[in-house]
Amino acid sequence: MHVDIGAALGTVAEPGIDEAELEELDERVAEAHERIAAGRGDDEFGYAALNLPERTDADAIREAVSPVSDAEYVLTVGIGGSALGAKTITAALAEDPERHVVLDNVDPEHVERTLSDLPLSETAVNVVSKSGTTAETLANFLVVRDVYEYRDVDWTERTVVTTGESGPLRELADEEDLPTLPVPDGVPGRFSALSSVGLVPPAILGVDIEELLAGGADAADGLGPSLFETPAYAYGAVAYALEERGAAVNAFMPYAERLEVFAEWFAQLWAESLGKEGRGQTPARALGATDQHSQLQLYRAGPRDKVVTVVRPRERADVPVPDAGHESLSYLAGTDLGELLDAEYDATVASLSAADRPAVEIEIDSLDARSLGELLYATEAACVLVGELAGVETFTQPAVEWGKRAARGLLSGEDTEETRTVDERPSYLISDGD
Ligand SMILES: O=P(O)(O)OC[C@H]1O[C@H](O)[C@H](O)[C@@H](O)[C@@H]1O
Repeated sequence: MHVDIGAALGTVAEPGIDEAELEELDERVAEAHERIAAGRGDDEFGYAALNLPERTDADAIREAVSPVSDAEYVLTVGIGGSALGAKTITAALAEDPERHVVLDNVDPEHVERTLSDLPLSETAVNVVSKSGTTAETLANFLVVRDVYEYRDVDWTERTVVTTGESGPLRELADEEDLPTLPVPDGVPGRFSALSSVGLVPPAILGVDIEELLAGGADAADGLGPSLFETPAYAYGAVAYALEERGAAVNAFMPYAERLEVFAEWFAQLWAESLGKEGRGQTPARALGATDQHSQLQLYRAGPRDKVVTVVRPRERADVPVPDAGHESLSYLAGTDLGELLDAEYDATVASLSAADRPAVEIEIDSLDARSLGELLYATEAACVLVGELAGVETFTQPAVEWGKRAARGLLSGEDTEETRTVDERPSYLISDGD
């Protein structure tokens, strides 16, 4: 992986940074790296995630999915960190990503439509919840089971569960003697893509999960005490320094359709890990070149509160643009779509830079399992570094849990601090008279 921070340096106006600042920051990076290494050494909560490439047992995953390895579709029932890692990997690497269907939301119309389109007898069900208590996941799982039963298809033969050692999902799995995989100890959901939490659908859909883990291991081996030698830390340190200087938004913009979902995964990682104590960068999801024609105006000329992260593979497929013999299209003659996309990418970085707006470039060699494993791991390491530098608790998400408790309390009719707050929430309703 390669990180080019040139377009974030030397920008005159805020939130730009300069090299001298980075030199100073490098000492703090060295200290943070020591803390991260110690946390990894002791398998401490959260830091343990950075040991997954060597800890994850790919054989155990392959064995657990063997009864459903010929499934045409995989239906993942999970939400947040229990869905986004797998979705990111299959979107990027599965030959036919449409074969991975994700039920995370509980929008009834969406659930109904999704299930009515699926050939259930050819579908493996992958239920994932670290806590085993998430209402959306449990509700969707109960609906899925019911639909299988209604259509007279045995769901117990097609279901794999990944969950912790206790909780309602574990109980449901035990009752039916379903194959289960463990959630690794000490790993928050949003950091668990490179474990059974993220690897079951890719394994069923033919992705080389061993290579993904090898890519993660490459990035782990590359972590060192200086940001000038560690791309993951260079990214984290620059993102942190820019946030300090007012970049409250991180617009994450891959130039590859297959990485569009990666931006969703990044959004959870960055928001839940770093959005604390009045700090954090709001992740904005964008896709190059599509969003050049929709959001770039704001990034270049709106408030000076952003850093744009662009990501691309160095190698792309070859799709030549045919020469139509038109004078006005001569600039396209002899090019191919990848060249055009790369030109768009370069133009975006240059355009931001020319307007003194910081951008950071991340490049991977090609969009294959090894590079994606490296990118996932390096982004996590960058996030952990930012958390260290900012002094926040990277691995918790108390604000999200408040909402989870409130929703559960509302459904059960309990009188709790959270449900009372919901009842007393401010309202100033304007209706159209009906
Ligand atoms: O895996 P689960 O326990 O079902 O949790 C799913 C998700 O729930 C919450 O929203 C947490 O904030 C997320 O970090 C987590 O990924």
